[in-house]
Amino acid sequence: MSLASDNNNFLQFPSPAKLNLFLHVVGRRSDGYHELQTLFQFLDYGDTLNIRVTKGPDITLLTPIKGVAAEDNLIVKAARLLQQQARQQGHTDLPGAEIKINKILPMGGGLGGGSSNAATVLVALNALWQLNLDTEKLATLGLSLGADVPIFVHGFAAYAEGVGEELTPRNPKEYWYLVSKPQCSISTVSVFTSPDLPRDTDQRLALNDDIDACRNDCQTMVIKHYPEVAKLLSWLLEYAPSQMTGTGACIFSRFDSKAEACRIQAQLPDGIESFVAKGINQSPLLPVIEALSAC
Ligand SMILES: C[C@](O)(CO)[C@H](O)COP(=O)(O)OP(=O)(O)OC[C@H]1O[C@@H](n2ccc(N)nc2=O)[C@H](O)[C@@H]1O
Ligand SMILES: Nc1ncnc2c1ncn2[C@@H]1O[C@H](COP(=O)(O)OP(=O)(O)OP(=O)(O)O)[C@@H](O)[C@H]1O
Repeated sequence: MSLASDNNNFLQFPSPAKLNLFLHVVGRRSDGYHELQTLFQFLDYGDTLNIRVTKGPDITLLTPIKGVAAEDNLIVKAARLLQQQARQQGHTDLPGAEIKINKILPMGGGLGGGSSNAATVLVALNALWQLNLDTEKLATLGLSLGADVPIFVHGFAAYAEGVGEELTPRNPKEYWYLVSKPQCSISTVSVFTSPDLPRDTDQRLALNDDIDACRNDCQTMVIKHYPEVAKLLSWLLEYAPSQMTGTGACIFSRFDSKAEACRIQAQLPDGIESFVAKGINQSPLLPVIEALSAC
């Protein structure tokens, strides 16, 4: 595969979405974080980051994201964290980076957009700055930015335990999905702090081979508090198996063909944001990094 670049020496890196094909909450740690069992798969749909290495050490995000201050942006935080790590390892005269993002993933949708952006920055700058940190180290760094970062760093579909960082590769079937966003945004913290969230799912449930017997433990509680999610989910269930991803609000509906997914998309109620994408077991970021390393 060849590397895509524009005329100004920015290289292009994909930052895909993830789905939680199931999500079980099996416990709560003393620090408040929840122990999960989840099956992650990527989508062939996501944001694109354009990155150019600069001589000085500054990290500049040239395309701010509305509502997110630069210092809070996971893109900038990931780049600075990597610089800090490199300095600790004795690298001096570190270069910097200019970064542009083409953001198409809805924020706060359960698709892991911010975590994916952070992972793409860690993996891409590790290669561009020739730091040679291994994947495990990048995933550990990423975990301090968000529980979903490690899966994007590793780049393979996986069954996850812990807070989502203990990964075992899996190959779930690569269906087509219609992903629809109810007209509301749900904060991950509000779901995980809700007294209504079940936190004691039997750990054995995730270990059988029947994905369809699994579920999203956040869904019942979200439906109760967000009528927009309840309404859209019941509409979608008339057409296809459908479930929430992450802590919502997005719902994914499963189809055997792109044509069928597009046919239902065309009938969605007015005002519902949506896209059709294929579930994929390898992140599109991996071949780009391989091509870069081969240069
Ligand atoms: C729901 C999932 O998307 C499933 O993949 C993730 O667990 C959430 O991952 P994330 O968005 O990267 O979440 P983080 O930014 O790490 O955490 C946001 C907040 O969610 C809560 N949180 C998150 C993950 C987890 N296993 N238990 C939690 O209780 C914590 O209150 C935390 O402060
Ligand atoms: N680069 C970024 N892209 C998106 N959100 C970001 C970014 N940097 C910081 N954020 C913050 O993170 C919040 C969550 O964004 P994100 O799109 O990752 O949510 P999500 O899809 O629900 O994630 P998850 O499934 O991991 O819970 C946003 O509301 C925003 O305030």
